[in-house]
Amino acid sequence: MTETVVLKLGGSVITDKSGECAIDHARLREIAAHLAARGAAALVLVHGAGSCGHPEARRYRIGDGLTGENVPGIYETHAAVSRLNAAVVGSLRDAGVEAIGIHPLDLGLAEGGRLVSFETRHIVEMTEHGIVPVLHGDVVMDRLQGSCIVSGDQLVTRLAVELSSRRVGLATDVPGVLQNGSVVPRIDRENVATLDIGGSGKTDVTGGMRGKIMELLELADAGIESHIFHVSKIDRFLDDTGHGGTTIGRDAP
Ligand SMILES: Nc1ncnc2c1ncn2[C@@H]1O[C@H](COP(=O)(O)OP(=O)(O)OP(=O)(O)O)[C@@H](O)[C@H]1O
Ligand SMILES: C=C(C)CCOP(=O)(O)O
Repeated sequence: MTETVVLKLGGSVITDKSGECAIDHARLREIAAHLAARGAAALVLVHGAGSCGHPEARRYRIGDGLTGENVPGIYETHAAVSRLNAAVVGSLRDAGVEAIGIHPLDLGLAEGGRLVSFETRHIVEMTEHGIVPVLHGDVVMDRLQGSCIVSGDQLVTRLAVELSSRRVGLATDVPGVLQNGSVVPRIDRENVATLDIGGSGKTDVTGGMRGKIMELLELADAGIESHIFHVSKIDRFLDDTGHGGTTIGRDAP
């Protein structure tokens, strides 16, 4: 199996998170042009929902489980984030990237908000044929609570483990995890409690930056480092030339 890069495009960078499904098409074209120019390396993309999914998930209280009344929220939330997925895939394809959208609602099953099954063998096949699968945070059926929201961050950790990826990056709207205005270069289980890491500041049902770090620390426990950096540093992350952001890893030896 070739080494696969797992890259998440944060919802905060591809949508205006204060709007209602306000897709930033210019930003998408810019990112797509960068990825197209790089060619070859096996790449799996994941994107967050931003303002296409978080408002619906909150409105229908999808995270609290299904009550009977909120069942239409499954469709509404999935439709919103699928719209964004189509825009991401469309920009990539326009730029010449062989991208295909993949919806976690179709292939994942959760229990208590955590994925318990998630097919990835076809994703491996795709990357081996030069296809870039594009997944996204989604509503997923849940055997304990009816449905739940699986964040793009949870998908990143799942994919990185299943695909044995050693390059895992999350592009966001901040230069990294900040403490008193400066980027924290490295986070591990040892120093995380000393940091002030908050939610998103915008509509977000998956815990914002704090939720992200909790997911990525689990990935670090599995021996896989990950990186959070500003979207303008995607090339530097891919080239491994210093993204200036935060690396989440195991405790320093
Ligand atoms: N200590 C911190 N350092 C940096 N950002 C922080 C911190 N605490 C909270 N944040 C907030 O976290 C936000 C990034 O998290 P958010 O979940 O919105 O990103 P995203 O992954 O791009 O979005 P999505 O979940 O929609 O994909 C930042 O815009 C910032 O407002
Ligand atoms: C709200 C939905 C549908 C997915 C959330 O994924 P995230 O934006 O990566 O947290």
